[in-house]
Amino acid sequence: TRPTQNAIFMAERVPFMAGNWKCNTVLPEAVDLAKAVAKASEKASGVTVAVCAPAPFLAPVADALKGTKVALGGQDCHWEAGGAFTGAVSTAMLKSVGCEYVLSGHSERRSIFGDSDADVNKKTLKILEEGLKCILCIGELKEERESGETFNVCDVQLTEGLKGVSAEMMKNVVIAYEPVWAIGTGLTATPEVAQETHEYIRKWFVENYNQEVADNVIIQYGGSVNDANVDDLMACPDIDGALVGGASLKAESFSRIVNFNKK
Ligand SMILES: O=C(CO)COP(=O)(O)O
Repeated sequence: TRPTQNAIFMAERVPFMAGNWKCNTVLPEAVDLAKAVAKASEKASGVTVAVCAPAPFLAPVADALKGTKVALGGQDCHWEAGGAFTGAVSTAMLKSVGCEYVLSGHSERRSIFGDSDADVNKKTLKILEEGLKCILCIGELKEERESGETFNVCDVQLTEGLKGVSAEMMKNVVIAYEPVWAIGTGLTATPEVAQETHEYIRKWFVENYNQEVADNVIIQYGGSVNDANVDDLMACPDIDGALVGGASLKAESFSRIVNFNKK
């Protein structure tokens, strides 16, 4: 358990490991991977586990995860309830196949598919309105880090992404800090670098919400998390979990991540 400083609320943030499979796997691989993750999670205690599978495989993956402790997540959604939006996936669809979580604002959605902060905000609100939990992804580009803008970028993405999200609604929001320069590059932020931004984010919640929200919000780190670096990252006081891309596609690596060593 990871108690925080606040004696009144005695928040204990349960570590949260989520795999983001992105645009990978075909059906049999997805089902096999889900089963392997479920098996690996059986012995993991005090940790929440989820996998964000590709949309076409959510239903069969949900079947494979039935009765296990692994939750299901979608990778993206539309902000409209439904209708003539070819190719889009609604939050009602995600909920109906058993999703508990949905990612909003992943950097690949922002940079490749053009999701603006306003779009991310609409998706976040829709996810919460649907009764699902939102994993809001934020993080700076390499150039932004190099020019000292990391905190400013996080401030803008949090401010814009969470417009209209009340303190009460924050109970269903997870933040994933994913520095874009660390995603898929093998360049993990050092625990010190990641912790510094996580601490900034938690303070942002003290200032923009309140101490209780700040103490309770789960802040995941994402960007080249693997079996070799997870323990050191998780030893940081403000890192509450990981959003894992590449290493979540290998059952063995993700098992090790789910069963990280608590320092
Ligand atoms: O984008 C990520 C998770 O959402 C991180 O991806 P990698 O773990 O492959 O760097």
